[in-house]
Amino acid sequence: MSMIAEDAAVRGVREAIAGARRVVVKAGSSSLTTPQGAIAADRIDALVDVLAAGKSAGRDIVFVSSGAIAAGLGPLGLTRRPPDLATQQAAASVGQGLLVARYTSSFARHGMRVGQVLLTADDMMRRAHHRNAQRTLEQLLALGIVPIVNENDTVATDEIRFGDNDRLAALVTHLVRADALILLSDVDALYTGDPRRPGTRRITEVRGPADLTEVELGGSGRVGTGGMVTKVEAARIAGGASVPVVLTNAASAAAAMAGEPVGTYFHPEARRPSTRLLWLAHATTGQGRLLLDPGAVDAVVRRRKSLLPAGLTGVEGDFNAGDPVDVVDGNGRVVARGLVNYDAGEIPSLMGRSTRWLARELGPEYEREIIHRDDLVILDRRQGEGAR
Ligand SMILES: Nc1ncnc2c1ncn2[C@@H]1O[C@H](COP(=O)(O)OP(=O)(O)O)[C@@H](O)[C@H]1O
Ligand SMILES: N[C@@H](CCC(=O)OP(=O)(O)O)C(=O)O
Repeated sequence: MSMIAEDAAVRGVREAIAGARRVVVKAGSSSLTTPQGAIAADRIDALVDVLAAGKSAGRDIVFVSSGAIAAGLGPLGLTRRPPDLATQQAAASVGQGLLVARYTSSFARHGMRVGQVLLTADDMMRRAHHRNAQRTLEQLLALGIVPIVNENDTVATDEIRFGDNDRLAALVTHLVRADALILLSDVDALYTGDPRRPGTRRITEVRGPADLTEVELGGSGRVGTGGMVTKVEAARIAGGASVPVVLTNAASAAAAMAGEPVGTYFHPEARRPSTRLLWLAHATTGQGRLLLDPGAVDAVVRRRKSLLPAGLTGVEGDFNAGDPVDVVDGNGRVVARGLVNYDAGEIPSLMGRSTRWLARELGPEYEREIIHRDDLVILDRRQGEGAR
């Protein structure tokens, strides 16, 4: 790609962000709290001014705010993030109230109201909860409220929690069908390595995974979690829904929203899958695994067919009909995920059989696919894609 074409491409992404009607903005703990474990009131006010200006300009703003744990440290007499989950949750419980109180008064300066939305990974995964959250957020936006989203830290257990809010922000982007995602951190951009080390270079755009092969994605700063790994993953999730992403620091929030050349821009993918398939790919975890022979992998991944019992070689896990399950090739690679039509216990007696045989021997209700192609999302296209 020539330099001119390259510039035009990144300009296109910046313009898409500047023109986005619905924007999810996520700020990390480090941008919102002080080293003493208190709310950074002046920085919050400055950020709220930017968000309020966006809203006054007619944009829908959803704000994903971290910082509950960090803001609760000072009031609990703690000097650093506690290692144990129970104390983190206690700190979050104290800090979340303080944060939302601050947002309430800060947005009130602009005559705007906020609404608190606390979500767990489980809420994202269960389709009914997911739809409920979607409805609530839509209603808040319709009422002119700025939703302030965070993980529901006090009930999230280690196994199921997001931990960092980057992925949550990307899933909220899907949930509200936002047009842009802005990730605000304590670094002004993605670098070739942790910028706390000398010699790293700033990256202005990421067009795809190839641009990240040389990049060292390090861990988090003082109070954040996840570091750059989770931000790049969030950009991938949002980009997969055709949403452009910019990563920069909170001080550059206004410039980022205006599409100015700050931070790192992530190019989105051209096509946007349905919200349901995005949910299946990114918000769920497989409740079990279906193992496929090579012909079935080819049929599902390359030819986009339904998964039939004839192509199954094994089943693992304890799931019910309707659950999300991972579809696995002969090398153990998860190539797809789908909503399965049978309970785990039923599948061994169906494996390797044709649907016609099953209908004749077991009844017409067994003529259905293991997973219908409309309920399947491809996760790893390398398998069986050949010339595509
Ligand atoms: N390649 C990289 N580019 C930029 N920052 C990086 C990189 N690798 C690690 N980091 C670190 O990631 C930190 C931001 O992550 P984190 O602390 O989780 O932020 P937040 O609280 O904003 O979510 C930065 O302070 C930086 O030191
Ligand atoms: N839900 C947590 C977020 C934890 C966290 O550190 O997230 P982040 O600063 O975005 O990396 C909180 O509010 O403290």
